[in-house]
Amino acid sequence: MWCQRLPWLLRGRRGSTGCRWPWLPRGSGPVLAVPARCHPTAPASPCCAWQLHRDHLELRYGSTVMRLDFVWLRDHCRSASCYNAKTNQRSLDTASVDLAIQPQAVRVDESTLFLTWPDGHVTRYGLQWLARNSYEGQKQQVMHPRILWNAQIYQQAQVPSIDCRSFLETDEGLKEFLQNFLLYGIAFVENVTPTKEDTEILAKRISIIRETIYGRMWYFTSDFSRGDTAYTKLALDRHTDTTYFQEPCGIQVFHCLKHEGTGGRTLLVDGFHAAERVLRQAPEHFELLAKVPLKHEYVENVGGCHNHMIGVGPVLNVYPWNNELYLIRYNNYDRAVINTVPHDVVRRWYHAHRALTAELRRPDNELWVKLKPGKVLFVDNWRVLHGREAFTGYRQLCGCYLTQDDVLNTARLLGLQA
Ligand SMILES: C[N+](C)(C)CCCC[C@H](N)C(=O)O
Ligand SMILES: O=C(O)CCC(=O)C(=O)O
Ligand SMILES: [Fe+2]
Repeated sequence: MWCQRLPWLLRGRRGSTGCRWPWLPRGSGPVLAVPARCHPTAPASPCCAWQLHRDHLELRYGSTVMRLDFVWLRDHCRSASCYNAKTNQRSLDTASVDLAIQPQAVRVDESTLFLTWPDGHVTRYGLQWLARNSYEGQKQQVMHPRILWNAQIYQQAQVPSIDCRSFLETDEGLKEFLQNFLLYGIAFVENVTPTKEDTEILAKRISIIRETIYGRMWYFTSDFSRGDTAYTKLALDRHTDTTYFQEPCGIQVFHCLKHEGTGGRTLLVDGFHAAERVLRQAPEHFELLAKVPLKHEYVENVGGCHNHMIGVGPVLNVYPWNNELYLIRYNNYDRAVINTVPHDVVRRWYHAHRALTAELRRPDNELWVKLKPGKVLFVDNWRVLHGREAFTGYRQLCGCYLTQDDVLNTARLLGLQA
């Protein structure tokens, strides 16, 4: 029955606390304080204590109480025979671990947990490693530190554009650019030669270019050479691109090479800021937008271009363990027929979509910029919506899409949390 298989769709009452996951046992409640018969470690580390349960070890370290499953503890063993420290890959065959395994002996000193398994194998874990890597530790952290913004917050932060040479030639310039990009979801490079070739060199500095049906590096103007409103002079309301891909493009690069005419300003809106406000005001709306799967579609039959793309996913995508947003898919032009949920859910979804749209359209959330030759804009297409004002005259933009994985890879290699 519908309501039993999808309990989350029925729990959208006001006052509910946002997304909870149906497979977690109900009333699992807060973790109890470690009882008196626990094993305190040496007096040197009064902040650590542990207790064995039937299938897991409960370990208190500082203020974190971790519940570590025995199979998990065996599986993550970092000994030389279980884990290759050169390749950072597991060598242990997880399928060979007895799912009923229990340690034969457990010992904890001030920095390390020691487990001896029935076959005599010894596993050691640094307590700090466990505190960082356990579920309880992860739940307290965000994956991606961000500053959510409206126009005023962004403008007051006075985030600088990075000079092209510093971006291309120094790690500091690149790192500063990426830090801004990670925090705000947009970043600018200035003093770029206004050509497609120079724009491509910038893109390649941070990522692999994602080739799509629009090509690798694209040029576009209002010539309707492709069957999409982007290729006209019309205004485009805020949206994210390529919602009709199973994995929407991660980053969009825009460089305006020429504009002789009026209008054509670019609109930028922080989608996560808007979604966060919906979560605070009406968590049931947020939950629906995060759970109802939708299709987006691109059907093109213009000139020699024939394409039919379909992407499926909810408007809001969150990490299930901490409810943190990582992707918004919002494009009212490209949204396909809704046929993935029954009528009563459709009605509630339209209410939720309206609430999000109202936030996205608040004038104080709108950042308007005029793109000029020489100034390249990078937009996190998983977070920040873009749009444009109608324009007159000849206007030519070039740019490309990048993959999220590769940009984050570059950021991590520079020591940034991404
Ligand atoms: C950027 N470029 C002009 C190449 C493509 C535009 C794609 C437009 C499409 N409606 C979408 O939102 O995905
Ligand atoms: O013309 C513009 O400024 C942007 C058009 C657009 O939304 C796009 O190319 O993705
Ligand atoms: Fe777009």
